[in-house]
Amino acid sequence: MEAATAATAAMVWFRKGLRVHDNPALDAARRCGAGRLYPVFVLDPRYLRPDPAAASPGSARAGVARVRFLLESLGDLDARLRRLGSRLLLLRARDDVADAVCAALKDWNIGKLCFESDTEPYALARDKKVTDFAMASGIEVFTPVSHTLFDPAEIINKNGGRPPLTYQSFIAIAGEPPEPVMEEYSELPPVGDTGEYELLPVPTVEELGYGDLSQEEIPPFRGGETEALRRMKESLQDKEWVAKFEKPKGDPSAFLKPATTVLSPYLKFGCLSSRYFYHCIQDVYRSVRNYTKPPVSLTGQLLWRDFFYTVSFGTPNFDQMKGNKICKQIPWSENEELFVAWRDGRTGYPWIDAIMIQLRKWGWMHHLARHSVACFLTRGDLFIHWEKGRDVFERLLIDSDWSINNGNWLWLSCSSFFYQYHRIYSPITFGKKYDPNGNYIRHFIPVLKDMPREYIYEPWTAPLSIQKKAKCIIGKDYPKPVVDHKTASNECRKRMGEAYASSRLDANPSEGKPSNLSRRKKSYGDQDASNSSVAKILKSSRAE
Ligand SMILES: Cc1cc2nc3c(=O)[nH]c(=O)nc-3n(C[C@H](O)[C@H](O)[C@H](O)COP(=O)(O)OP(=O)(O)OC[C@H]3O[C@@H](n4cnc5c(N)ncnc54)[C@H](O)[C@@H]3O)c2cc1C
Repeated sequence: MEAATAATAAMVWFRKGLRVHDNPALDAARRCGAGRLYPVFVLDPRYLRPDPAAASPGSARAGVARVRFLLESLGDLDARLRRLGSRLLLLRARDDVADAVCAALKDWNIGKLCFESDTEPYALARDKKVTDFAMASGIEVFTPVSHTLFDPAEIINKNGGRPPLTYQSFIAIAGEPPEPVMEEYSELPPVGDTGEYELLPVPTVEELGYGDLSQEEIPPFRGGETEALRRMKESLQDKEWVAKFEKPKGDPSAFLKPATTVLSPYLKFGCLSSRYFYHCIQDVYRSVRNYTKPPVSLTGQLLWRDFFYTVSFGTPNFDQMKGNKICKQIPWSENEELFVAWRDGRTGYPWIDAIMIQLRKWGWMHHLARHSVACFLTRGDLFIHWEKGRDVFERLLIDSDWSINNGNWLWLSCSSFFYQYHRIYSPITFGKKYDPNGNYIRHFIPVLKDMPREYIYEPWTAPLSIQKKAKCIIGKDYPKPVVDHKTASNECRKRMGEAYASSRLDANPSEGKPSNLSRRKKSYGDQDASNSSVAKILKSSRAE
């Protein structure tokens, strides 16, 4: 192996941040004067090792749709690096990613290591191991914050050492995010000698050994920075749409042309920089007269993302009920049969089932669709622990994101942030308002495709003659409802009321008690339901 001196070799370690634009870690490695640059990604068995026992193809932690998206993103990153005279060095970790990185640092005699900082617990432990090794070996380490608009640690510091627990207090502290690093350049330092290392071509999902995938639908979202930038430009081209963007007003049943940007998978893997996205939206705002404002605007959505990153970073045990100071302690039920019916899209409520099937097939659903199924599983109908639903989302979403997913499950289950547990999405009337013909249901549940419009949301009410004509007998071809919504939702309200009454938890001592929050009609702190439009939606879709 060619001996590289410490001064001449740098490594940029990709994990998220799978992009070339606005990539401060790559930028620093490029500029540090090293004659050789090693751009590395390590395939992590924790996420990729096949699990034949899983409910659907993929690993225990990632469904096949997300794995495919990751591999496409790696292929695109490699292509973009090659255009700059470099390439992606793809390594496989036997077990521990940190060990693989440390070995490469040593074997390639790296003098400077650059990687984007990460705030998830798993990543923090992994990165500490690598950083400790690098420091002990005299390797300079640079870990810029570039996955989020702001530095969560800095916001927490500015807030006196605690994370701000309402959106309003968060944006009051946050200010304006830093500019993206968008300098154009035409080449990167060449890759150094990699010696005996086995460098992999980007594998396909089939090559990772997930079994027969011939029946799996390929989701309509292709991974990678190139697609991320194309998709962002396409979304922002319609300036009026951007200026009027008002979440949660969109149609959750729109699937051919979704009502929102579907940039979440690209932001999750860092194929798109949230700072670049934010600044491109600002450019649109500068070119129009009026535009919506946070929390409902498009920039408002990115701020929600940062809000959850900050709270999760500063809250011990954020991803569980036990030991989590901001989480209401609720005695959730255990019922594996009901849980599996929900997970597998077999609750007998077509609106709920179609969403769960979209999740399994596409790995993405509209925000209000996520609201519907999360509410149904927890405080709306089944009274099952939010952590069980969180696990299913965490595995199957392409945009699966530790901070955002846990934050939203805490929210939707009325365990934290939002406390109006009496407001329950109806699994019948909520979807019907947007899509009275049930086109969304017909697409994702083909067995219901010939059910007449008047029964599509409640097929169990169709006379047998109609069921026969539609070739769908309820209880045989499609399940009967697993619970009666009216009875179940009333029971849930009662149990939530009891749990709240017996809870001695003060969810947020510094910023007002939950009871005050629930009384407030309109507040930036209320992610969705405070907004007058969604308050109306929820009011009219309450269980009758
Ligand atoms: C139970 C539940 C679980 C969720 N889990 C995830 C998850 O694992 N990963 C994830 O990215 N989003 C999650 N969300 C938030 C939200 O539903 C998605 O970010 C959004 O639907 C993605 O679609 P989009 O890119 O078209 O969003 P847009 O409306 O176009 O918004 C642009 C970006 O803003 C961010 N954003 C939007 N809404 C939220 C929000 N409520 N909280 C935080 N950031 C937001 C996302 O990065 C999104 O891509 C969850 C929501 C619920 C109710």
